[in-house]
Amino acid sequence: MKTGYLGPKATFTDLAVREMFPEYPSVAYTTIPDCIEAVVNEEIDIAVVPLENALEGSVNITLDYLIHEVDLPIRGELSAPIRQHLMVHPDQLNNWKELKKIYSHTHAIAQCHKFLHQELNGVRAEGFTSTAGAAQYVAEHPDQPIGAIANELAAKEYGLAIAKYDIHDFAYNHTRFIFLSKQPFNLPIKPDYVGYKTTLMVTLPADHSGALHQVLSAFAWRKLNLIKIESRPTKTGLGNYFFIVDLDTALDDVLIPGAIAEIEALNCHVKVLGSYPYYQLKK
Ligand SMILES: O=C(O)C(=O)Cc1ccccc1
Repeated sequence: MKTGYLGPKATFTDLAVREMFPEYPSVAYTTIPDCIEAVVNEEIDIAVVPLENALEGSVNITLDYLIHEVDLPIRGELSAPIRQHLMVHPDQLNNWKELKKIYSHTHAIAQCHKFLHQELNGVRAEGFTSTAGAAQYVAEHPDQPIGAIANELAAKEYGLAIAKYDIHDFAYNHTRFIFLSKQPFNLPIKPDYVGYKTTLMVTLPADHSGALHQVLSAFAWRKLNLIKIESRPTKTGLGNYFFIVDLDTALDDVLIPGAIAEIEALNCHVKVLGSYPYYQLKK
């Protein structure tokens, strides 16, 4: 088995891979779509990609790719704590309050807005392919007054000095990473295992009043617990949406199929994006 992740080495996604699949070789990709396509093309068996951050919300590129571009089930999920640190080349360490530009993944920048505004006078922040990619770039430009937001492993990997630890704006900062593959595979037995989730994509008929209410009722009277609902544009016109629904239970033979049949009878379309075990790292 081979895994793929958003690289380079020492991204948060790499940390998730190391946590879940320490025994498999892994391949770094520059973008999330590249990583997902690598499963489709069978370069790798499992793609590990970020899906949602507690502070910044969904990683839309992942969600949209799953909805529009590929037909790969979600096989598992890891929710992991995220600590963002400001790091610089060691030559710039005395100068970190005067940095001119900060690089990182856009999600990481968004998690640290308050810090950048208050402590670095609203310094310019520029999106990079990943946090570790930004750290690598900063390491390669030692003479420039620039910094990166990334994790501790990235600082170590690329030889940067941490100027300020834990710069994310809210203490509870977790990200959900999902595992995508063509074939089912065994997930490790770990104390961080919490339970099963099922993720559905529901498409409503156009302009049908009360349709969403009726969809939600199909779950409610069966006591199927929704843990997330989110809309994403269908990209066919302003105002057209898919609803992505997470249930806190495994796909069974009765309740979820019953809810799906009821929803389809309302002229909605339902696709199961996955029914999968999830793991939660506390620290
Ligand atoms: O850029 C990374 O390190 C990633 O793995 C994506 C990401 C960015 C911010 C929080 C969690 C994951």
